[in-house]
Amino acid sequence: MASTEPVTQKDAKENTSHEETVIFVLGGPGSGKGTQCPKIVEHFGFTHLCAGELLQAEVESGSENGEMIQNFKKEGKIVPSEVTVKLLQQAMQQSGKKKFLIDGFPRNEENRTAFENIIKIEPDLVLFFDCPEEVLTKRLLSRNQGRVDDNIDTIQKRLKVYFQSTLPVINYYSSKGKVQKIDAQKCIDEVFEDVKSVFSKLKPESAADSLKE
Ligand SMILES: Nc1ncnc2c1ncn2[C@@H]1O[C@H](COP(=O)(O)OP(=O)(O)OP(=O)(O)O)[C@@H](O)[C@H]1O
Ligand SMILES: Nc1ccn([C@@H]2O[C@H](COP(=O)(O)O)[C@@H](O)[C@H]2O)c(=O)n1
Ligand SMILES: [Mg+2]
Repeated sequence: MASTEPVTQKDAKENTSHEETVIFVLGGPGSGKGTQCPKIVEHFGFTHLCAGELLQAEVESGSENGEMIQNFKKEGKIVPSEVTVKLLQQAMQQSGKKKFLIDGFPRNEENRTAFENIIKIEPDLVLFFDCPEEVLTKRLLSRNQGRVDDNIDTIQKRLKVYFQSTLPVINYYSSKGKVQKIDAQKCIDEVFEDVKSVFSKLKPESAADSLKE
């Protein structure tokens, strides 16, 4: 179950002045962000933007940043924020939508401040999929989707980056009362039940508006 008091859209909006709704989805590599986000989209709307996938699309498009991004990914390192935030900004603008589920971002303090400074939107909520390291490693080693970073060396590097750089960002948002922690060790359907309970506590018209988008 979600472990902190629910943050409603209304509560969050009282601290923000923008009309967009942003939910950051964080958790260790393999915690199930990419598995749960499409389910959230199906049930509650929102436009799903995955930072890792936007970066991968940049590699595949043959962009001038492609080689650098691919090298960072192989090493499990975080790509410079100006690149990632620009991709997110473009995707948000091109979508024409207003409610976003941003998966795998912000991964470090630099990501967080770049988003705040460039996009100037505070997240309404941070969904945090919490899962032990051993479970993450096991899942990634059997993901079998041909990713260059699903090998034991890169997994260990990504876990180190997660503990050193991403957890502090989650703690920052936690101190602002924005984090909803989900036990991501449970099976996929049970995790989604807990996710649903978080989303069902959001202001009802927000969820309905998202589905209409
Ligand atoms: N609750 C779960 N129980 C068991 N396996 C799961 C669960 N959630 C996801 N998986 C599996 O674990 C693997 C990793 O899941 P997923 O790709 O959703 O993680 P992720 O958080 O997006 O990881 P990354 O940060 O590397 O993109 C996939 O093979 C997925 O099917
Ligand atoms: N904010 C981000 C997100 C991702 N990356 C890079 O992509 C890799 C894969 O990301 P997943 O979300 O799919 O795990 C990640 O290890 C980073 O190399 C990034 O730099 N910044
Ligand atoms: Mg993913």
